[in-house]
Amino acid sequence: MSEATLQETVQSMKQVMQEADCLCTPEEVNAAYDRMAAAISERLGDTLPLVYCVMNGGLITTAQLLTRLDFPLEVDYIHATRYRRAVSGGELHWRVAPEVSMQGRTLLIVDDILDEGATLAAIKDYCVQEGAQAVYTAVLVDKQHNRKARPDLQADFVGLQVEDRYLFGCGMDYKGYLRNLPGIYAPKGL
Ligand SMILES: O=P(O)(O)OC[C@H]1O[C@H](OP(=O)(O)OP(=O)(O)O)[C@H](O)[C@@H]1O
Ligand SMILES: Nc1nc2[nH]cnc2c(=O)[nH]1
Repeated sequence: MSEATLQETVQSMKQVMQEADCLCTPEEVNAAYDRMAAAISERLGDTLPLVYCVMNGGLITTAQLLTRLDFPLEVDYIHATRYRRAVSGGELHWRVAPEVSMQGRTLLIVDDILDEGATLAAIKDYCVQEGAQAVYTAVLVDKQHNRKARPDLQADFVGLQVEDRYLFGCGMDYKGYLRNLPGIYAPKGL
């Protein structure tokens, strides 16, 4: 990337941040992590779960939850993407499939968002097929609309219900950037 393009990107991302609507403050998000971690601990505390972070978006939610869980567990990651830097989803593309054996294990799949749900559905199906004993899912955000790929598939642990806009922050990107922001935002007009 040339210096000029880099500076243009910095400026345009700063503008997106400035103009964005804040849908959930960092405090609201932290309270959601606390609630999710308490529910996960109660349900999975004695199961020695294998926690899968769905990269890249699941990185922050996974880390925030992990530091709130004080029971034995194992961590690994899956890298599957349907959006790549776009704002609408396509085919699921596996970049890194799981390596630790799932046979007979209780899994917790952690992602940032359940939007149309195709990503989580495909990952869950894969894990069941690979012999997992039980597959739980946790998402920070469940987006509210009626376009769910499988309306019956709901996440077991949900942090926040958020309106139907394109979101960024808390692991969710805007054109590859801004995943790092601690609140949840929607760009102006999207
Ligand atoms: O419910 P869905 O409509 O399937 O969308 C949810 C998925 O979309 C995002 O991933 P993305 O494919 O953008 O990759 P990323 O994790 O690298 O951002 C997000 O992290 C979820 O994994
Ligand atoms: N960044 C981001 N990624 C998504 N993947 C599915 N929905 C969304 C969304 O609203 N924002």
